[in-house]
Amino acid sequence: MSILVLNSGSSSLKFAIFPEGQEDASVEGIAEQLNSDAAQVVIKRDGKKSETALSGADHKQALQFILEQLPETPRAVGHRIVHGGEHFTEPALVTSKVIDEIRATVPLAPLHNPGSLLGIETMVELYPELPQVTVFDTAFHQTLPEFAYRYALPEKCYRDYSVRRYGFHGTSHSYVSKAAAAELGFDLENSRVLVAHLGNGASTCAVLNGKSVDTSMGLTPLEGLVMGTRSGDVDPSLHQYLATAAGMSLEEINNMLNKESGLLGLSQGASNDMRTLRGLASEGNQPAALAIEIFCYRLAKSLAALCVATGGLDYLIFTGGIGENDPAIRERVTEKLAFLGLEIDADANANHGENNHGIITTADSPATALTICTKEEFMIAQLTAQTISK
Ligand SMILES: Nc1ncnc2c1ncn2[C@@H]1O[C@H](COP(=O)(O)OP(=O)(O)O)[C@@H](O)[C@H]1O
Ligand SMILES: CC(=O)OP(=O)(O)O
Ligand SMILES: [Mg+2]
Repeated sequence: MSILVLNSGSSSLKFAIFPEGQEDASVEGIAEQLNSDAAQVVIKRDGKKSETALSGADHKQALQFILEQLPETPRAVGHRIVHGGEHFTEPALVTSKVIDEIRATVPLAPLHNPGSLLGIETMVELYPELPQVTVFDTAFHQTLPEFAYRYALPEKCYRDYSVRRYGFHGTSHSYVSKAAAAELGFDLENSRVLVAHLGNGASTCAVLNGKSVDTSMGLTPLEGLVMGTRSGDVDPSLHQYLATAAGMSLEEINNMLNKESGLLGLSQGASNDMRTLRGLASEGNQPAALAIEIFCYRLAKSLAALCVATGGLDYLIFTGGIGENDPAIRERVTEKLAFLGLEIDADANANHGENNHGIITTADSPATALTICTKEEFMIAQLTAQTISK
């Protein structure tokens, strides 16, 4: 029997089905541009892609369509939930109380959690008898010490409004640090590891002796690194300044920081995709080249800062679409961090390009950098199976 994993966004729904005990999905895909004329479902099965137009479809219609395509009704459903607040430190079996708790975190993650709630509620409505489990991006970071998770704000912000740093991509940071230890045979419980998860959203994490002790994202997934369309860190006075100088509303500024900034904004709207930017930069496009330079500089700065949390570096792991597939980004960042004892092996790095993984530093390098393919969906399937059998 299989496990269905859902990752619901506001207008998209990623899914993957994992047959029992298998690390690779047998069927996976995405329903995108939901609630618009362009809504469609793309399904990948046996390496073959098929696209079906579902004009005007909402989450419910998309889910119904997806479930009809599956070879069997799954044994359970695992939902990726981006924000679990302080309440969730581990996966939870879905109950009405759990749904209420997730609803309470919507103000903290207005871009992510409403879509997840919609996914859960739709599945509960369509398949009330199926056990469902929520797996939280924030859970792995609940081990951050207070001095790392508190902002320097008056106490009431934390006490009354839960304003603190939470951190995200925890399922990925946790998985790749364990996978690296298993692959290279080192003792995770006694190591200083940094992870750079570089996908559309991107974050770094300091994993000390197996536990997350600091991370670049904060109250929301906007803090930290330069991302595909997100700005990452900016001066907190920016809102006030732009409201006055440009007459922008809070909503407009928030939208700009989340959807029009990052690589997309810096490249003057050219692309949020590193592959496209690399192509443009190689043709001499200056904004694309600058976007890549700022991405790498800010990433290296974040990783160096996290060494304060770990007290030094044993292993640096690159993961996510960019981390796994872009040797040039890895090389630039690793070179900027040479003072931490990272000595890049240019050939090994180049050969660990497309969807491969392995060590990218020399045999003599005091610290080791490597790539590991993240398996967030598989982890969610595994955690779902464990939770329902408890
Ligand atoms: N071959 C590649 N070279 C450089 N960047 C890549 C490559 N393949 C994918 N990417 C980058 O990875 C990003 C998607 O990463 P992924 O981890 O799949 O995203 P998500 O956060 O949506 O799960 C793309 O936007 C693109 O920038
Ligand atoms: C938390 C987050 O940024 O998620 P994603 O990378 O899926 O956008
Ligand atoms: Mg991903």
